[in-house]
Amino acid sequence: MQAIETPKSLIMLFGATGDLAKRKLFPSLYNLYRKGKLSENFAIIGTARRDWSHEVFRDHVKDSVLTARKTAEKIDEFISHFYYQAHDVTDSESYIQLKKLADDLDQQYQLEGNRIFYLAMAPEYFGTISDHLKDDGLTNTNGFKRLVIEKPFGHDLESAKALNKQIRKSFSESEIYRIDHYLGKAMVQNIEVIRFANAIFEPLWNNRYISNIQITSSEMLGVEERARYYENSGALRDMVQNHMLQMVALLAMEPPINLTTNEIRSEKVRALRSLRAIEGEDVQKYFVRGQYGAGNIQGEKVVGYRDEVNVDPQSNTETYVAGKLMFDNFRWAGVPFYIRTGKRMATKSTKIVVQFKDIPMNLYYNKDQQLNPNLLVIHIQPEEGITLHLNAKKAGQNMETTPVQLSFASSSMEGINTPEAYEKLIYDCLHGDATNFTHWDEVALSWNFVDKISNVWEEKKMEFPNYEAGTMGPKAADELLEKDGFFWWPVENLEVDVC
Ligand SMILES: NC(=O)C1=CN([C@@H]2O[C@H](COP(=O)(O)OP(=O)(O)OC[C@H]3O[C@@H](n4cnc5c(N)ncnc54)[C@H](OP(=O)(O)O)[C@@H]3O)[C@@H](O)[C@H]2O)C=CC1
Ligand SMILES: O=C1O[C@H](COP(=O)(O)O)[C@@H](O)[C@H](O)[C@H]1O
Repeated sequence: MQAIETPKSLIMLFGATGDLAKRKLFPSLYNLYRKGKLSENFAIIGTARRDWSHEVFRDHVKDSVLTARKTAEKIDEFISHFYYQAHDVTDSESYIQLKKLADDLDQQYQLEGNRIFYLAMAPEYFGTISDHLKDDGLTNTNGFKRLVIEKPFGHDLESAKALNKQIRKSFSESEIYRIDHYLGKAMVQNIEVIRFANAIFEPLWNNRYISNIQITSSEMLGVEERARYYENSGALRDMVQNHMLQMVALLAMEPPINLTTNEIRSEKVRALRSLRAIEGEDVQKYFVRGQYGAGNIQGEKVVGYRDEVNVDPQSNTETYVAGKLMFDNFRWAGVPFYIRTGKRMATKSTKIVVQFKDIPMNLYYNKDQQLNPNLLVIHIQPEEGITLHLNAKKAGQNMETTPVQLSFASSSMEGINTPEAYEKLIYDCLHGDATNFTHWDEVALSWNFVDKISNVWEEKKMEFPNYEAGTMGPKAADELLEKDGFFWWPVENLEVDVC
């Protein structure tokens, strides 16, 4: 199949000296360049307040790429496309200089006025930048204009609405690319394919055959240097409102009538609309929050959350959330979707476990030998693949059963690392494909769901810390499933073999 040519484009990166740009965006852009997935006609303007020259910026970009990959062919050619403009986003004057540089590069590289504005900055600036881009004429071009906006998109539904209203003054919904980097992960993108391209799964994908679905996204890292942001966010806003609910929506949605952006998004929206609201008294029944205390991570002692730099010693911020989600629709009535995510947990892992119902009567069942339920495990990270857990006959004369696993590890199969999520998302944006970005309706529905929980939590303080660093979270999260006769499938024991 012939590769589709990537359009010419100017990428204007706000927050170019920041952590996200250095760790993720420059290496991803370089990978696209190395693979020939960027047009030769591209230029990048980095902006931030510090007073750098083009050369200092280019060295910074080179350093970031070499940190990510050790060797980098054509790196000097790559960085020659980078330009820097010192710029305070709150200062109107500096947009005029930025426009001049953009117009010059447009001419020099024949970019046909195509512009991507990537806001890799603190969210309080998103609205101001968007206003200036229009008011100071940067969006006034003959080509396409696209706004890529990082998370968090608001702090709650009200602030998200206000932000959306503000950016919609300068960009239409189809020009806004709200990043959820989980949607760029290879195995998250694979959920739709696993479901809709396999005759063996879709007929079973409902409450007749599935008993529960579990999604775990555990991290070993603590809050690192992001306490100022995290103290006001917590795990519910940081992970559940976006990444976790996006995975839930992809698992729960109906098959779209085709694979266009609008159809996929509208099925996700329909799924989120049928998610049962958890509010008032129910929050305690359906949701568990936690905060890590001191503990051990891979043999190293780590401090508790309240002792981290820039964290309030009495902080009530949750670093862990587990929840039981129910869909009030025909397909999923009665099937719990359990989610859990947290920092300073025992392992770094994102996995989805689909547990199938036991068969009504099985010939091999006897008192001494309980069959394992069939599981479909989708390994999102660090390993990527799928495993189907089945029962088979043990070798020998007796009709004894043994669990067997059919595994597919995508990284070992393809023999290369799958592209970084940001690489895919930038590529999609260059091509005008917004499928793996979140539509405003999804954002609004997710905040609406999450706000009801945070409102209750904000009123009622918790006895924190309630889980030790290096564990899988508070005991109450296990009890959440035990009440329903289930347990969390241990993520460490569900590994897929990666060669
Ligand atoms: N880092 C990460 O892993 C992730 C980050 N994000 C999101 O990405 C965004 C950026 O995060 P991150 O890179 O970590 O943040 P950083 O604090 O590392 O970077 C912020 C950037 O903004 C610039 N800046 C700050 N104030 C101004 C100003 N008034 N005018 C112009 N530039 C300014 C800073 O440069 P200077 O000081 O030179 O002005 C710097 O380049 C945030 O929305 C965050 O939530 C999302 C997922 C992961
Ligand atoms: O968006 C975020 O995600 C990261 C986890 O991302 P992953 O790709 O490493 O799973 C999380 O650490 C961070 O707090 C959150 O803002």
